[in-house]
Amino acid sequence: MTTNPPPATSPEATSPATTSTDATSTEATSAGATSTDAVTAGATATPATSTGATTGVTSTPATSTTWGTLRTLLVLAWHTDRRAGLVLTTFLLSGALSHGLVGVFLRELTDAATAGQAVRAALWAVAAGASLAAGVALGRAELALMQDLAERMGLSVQEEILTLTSSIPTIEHLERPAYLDRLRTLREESWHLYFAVWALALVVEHTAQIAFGVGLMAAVHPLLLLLLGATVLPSLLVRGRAARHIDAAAERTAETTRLEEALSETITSAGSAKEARLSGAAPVLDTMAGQRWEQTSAALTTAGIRAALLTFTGSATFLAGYVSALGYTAWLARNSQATAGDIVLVATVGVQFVTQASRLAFHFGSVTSGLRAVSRLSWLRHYATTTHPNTTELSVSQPPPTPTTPDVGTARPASPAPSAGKPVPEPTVPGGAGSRDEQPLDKHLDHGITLRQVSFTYPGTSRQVLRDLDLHLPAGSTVALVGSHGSGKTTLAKLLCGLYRPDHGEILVDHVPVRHLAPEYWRHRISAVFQDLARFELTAAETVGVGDLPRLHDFTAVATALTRADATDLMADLPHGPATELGDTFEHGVRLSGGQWQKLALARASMRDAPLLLVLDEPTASLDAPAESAVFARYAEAARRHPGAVTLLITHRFPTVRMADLIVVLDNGRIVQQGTHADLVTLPGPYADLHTIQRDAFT
Ligand SMILES: Nc1ncnc2c1ncn2[C@@H]1O[C@H](COP(=O)(O)OP(=O)(O)OP(=O)(O)O)[C@@H](O)[C@H]1O
Repeated sequence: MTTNPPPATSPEATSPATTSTDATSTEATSAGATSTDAVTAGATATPATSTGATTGVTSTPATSTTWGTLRTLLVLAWHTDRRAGLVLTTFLLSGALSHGLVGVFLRELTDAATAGQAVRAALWAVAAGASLAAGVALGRAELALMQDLAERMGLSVQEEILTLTSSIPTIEHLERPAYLDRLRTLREESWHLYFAVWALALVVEHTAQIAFGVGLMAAVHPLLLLLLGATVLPSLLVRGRAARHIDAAAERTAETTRLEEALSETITSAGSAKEARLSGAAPVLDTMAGQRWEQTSAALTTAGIRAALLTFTGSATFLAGYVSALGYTAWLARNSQATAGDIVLVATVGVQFVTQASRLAFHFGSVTSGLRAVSRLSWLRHYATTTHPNTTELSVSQPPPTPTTPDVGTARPASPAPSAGKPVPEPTVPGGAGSRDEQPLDKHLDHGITLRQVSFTYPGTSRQVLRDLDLHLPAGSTVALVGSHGSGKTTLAKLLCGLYRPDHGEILVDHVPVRHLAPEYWRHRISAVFQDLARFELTAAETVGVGDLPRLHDFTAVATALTRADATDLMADLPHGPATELGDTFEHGVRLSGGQWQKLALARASMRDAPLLLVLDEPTASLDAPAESAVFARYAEAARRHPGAVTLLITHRFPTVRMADLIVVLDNGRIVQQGTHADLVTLPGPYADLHTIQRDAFT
């Protein structure tokens, strides 16, 4: 998803330059691996929080009235840069005055010239010229300042969108097309928000100018007002309607555009381009992308033509009024009821009317679009606030950790859950009392994790992926989830991590329902690596360190994590060791193989010293079976040494599975078997079948 601002071609279309925020935003708001890993690591909230705090923007409920939305827009602009905003207002007012006076000066000039007063005429000519030049110069300065402010406001809003999106505890919203479309539209519109504020000021300016012109016209003859004024309003309405056509088309085509971009990305990105080329699918995908583009383009063109026709009608109506007014003034002058200066005045003010009315209509449209964008932002604020269970009994009020904040303490839950038989272990989040080292006894499970009648259906789908699961994962155990592809293993792991909530049933950690735990609290007690793992393009040390943000730059902790994941040699072989920049984002970034990324992801999941839940979802698929077994054996051994946690393995390889204390077999979203390898392998059933198939395949 890209949100490049449009090119700056005219004052109306001017927009800021592309910034690097997009890359970060896209990473943190995508539903894929980055998001899953980043959410459990708490990494998504960090960049957003650290910058979001400087925007002065706070979460508020959705604003429903136009005035409320307008207020929100003005508050956003005010927070962008107050001083620059005031300077801009001054430029605007001075520019408006300069333009307004040109007509008056020209009338005086004409009348003085007609009366043979050369000196007076020269003075008025200088005044008119100076006024015109000042108006133009102020307009230019206004535009330059405007572009800068628009870019800064766009950045602030982009940051806020990132903050809000990453603050939502689950990831299901990232998989909802309707949400993605809204988000995409909002991100694109965010670059235009300051233009909406500017447009609002211009609406006021042009209205004042028109009112001033109306006064001047009325002084010549009141009928002129009828001829000109009566055409302004229809022209405005028609232009506003034209803008709405364009907006509605953009909204309607958001999904098609998203699909077209996804297809283009598949063809052009290095990862998927290999398969697309080799399979010969690239031309087909290209054609499909082209069809989507044509659909979008056709809808936008139709809307554009409608808008142009409406605009033409509006302009023609106004022009008819202008020509009639000019003709009438000439007739008045012939009958000595007006001067030659009056004709010049009506001609000048009339032309200004045309420009001002057309700009007024355009800017009116911009204001309307801006208000719609603010409504979307308010909706996102409201959505993020209401989706975030801040009122949960064990919520943690402190912000999530930041890389620059060292290990500063532990926050105490507000109150124990009623169902808790004992206080819940202390979360390790900065800002609270104590430190992780002061309260080591709080960092273990006594009972374990229990699922009671858990069922789950992905949002936007109708098929239950998990059904009525009853399961106990004992504290200190290593549990292997086994089952055919699509049986629900990863989904169960995601539910345990709190990335989704069950539709029915309950997940309890030492008797405390997970839904009673603040998302940050639970996430900080989990380490996880998923099969679609995140490739954080940072330095090698950082890509590991983000697994425990307070120790992001703690090289001893990173070295320990590398040892746990057997990745020390990998780090040592990199050209600049831990300081090696990874990935294509860097100019000289090192490209890693799939297996190397997996090892670093394993190390990242090993950063936290004593997680209550460690999820290893096929993170070693690139390794051969003995190597995978060796890795898992090390984690199983570590789990036995620290018996207060649950280690969950997901793998299809039986040499690994057999070493688990408990094996759970899933089939089509149900638990069909559970027990040890010794128990299950002798029983007729899917486990023994799978085991036999794999054993035969390797003998
Ligand atoms: N984000 C999603 N939205 C909708 N359906 C999904 C989503 N993710 C997975 N599913 C569906 O849920 C079912 C279970 O998927 P899951 O990834 O949990 O299976 P799995 O057992 O881990 O499979 P594998 O062994 O292939 O990794 C599948 O039918 C899949 O199509």
